[in-house]
Amino acid sequence: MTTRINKHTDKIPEPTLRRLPWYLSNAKLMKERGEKYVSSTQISRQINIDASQIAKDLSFVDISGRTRVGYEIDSLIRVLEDFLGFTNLHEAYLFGVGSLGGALLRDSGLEHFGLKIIGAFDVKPELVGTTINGVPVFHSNEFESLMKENRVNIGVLTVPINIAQEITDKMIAGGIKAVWNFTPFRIRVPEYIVVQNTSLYAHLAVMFNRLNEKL
Ligand SMILES: NC(=O)c1ccc[n+]([C@@H]2O[C@H](COP(=O)([O-])OP(=O)(O)OC[C@H]3O[C@@H](n4cnc5c(N)ncnc54)[C@H](O)[C@@H]3O)[C@@H](O)[C@H]2O)c1
Repeated sequence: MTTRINKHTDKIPEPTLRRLPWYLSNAKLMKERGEKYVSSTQISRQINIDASQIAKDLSFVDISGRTRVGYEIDSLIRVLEDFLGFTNLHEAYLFGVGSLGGALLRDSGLEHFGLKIIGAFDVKPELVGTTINGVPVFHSNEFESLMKENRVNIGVLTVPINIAQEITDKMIAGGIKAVWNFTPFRIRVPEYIVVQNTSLYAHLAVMFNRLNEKL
């Protein structure tokens, strides 16, 4: 029996969106182990999320599951990658090539998840003109003219907190439509701009708290 699952791409909840990449990684792992099919119950065992939640999350993407057998792994991987936008590379510029910005430029994992940083900006003379992991570093002043040559939608913000807003405004004035903000500053942006705040330290705080509960 084939169960047709509907997709409601316009109202997908954020927690679901955050879980989908886990299902993708898990499906890839199962594929490497030689599996052809994977069920929500199997994924559930691996990543400790309720099977019914997984099935519900997967109902947002256009994939058919077969009763008892589950989802065909190759289709699941393809559909999830497509849905999450990991198959088309989104180009980005990065501002602030310090310890975090430099690490992001060196992280080849971002490209696997659909983000390609094509240029970085800093003000330090020792950085400007260099290339990190194939990404050229320009002076911040060159941003406007580079955007005219090669327009991108995404800006990665890894500058010191005291200039987070100033650089955000500069990015938006230049035509950036989405800011991946790593600074702890709550940047203010017009309504049509997408902002994603990301903090490694917030996750660390959760881990410490949970660890303390167990000790
Ligand atoms: N979200 C996280 O988990 C996380 C983790 C580490 C750091 N951070 C934040 O990321 C930011 C960077 O941290 P870091 O440790 O890499 O700092 P850093 O001082 O090593 O790097 C900042 C870089 O920004 C550059 N810069 C200064 N003015 C600039 C301008 N006008 N245009 C472009 N670049 C400019 C500096 O020259 C420097 O290279 C900080 O706001 C920090 O709080 C967040």
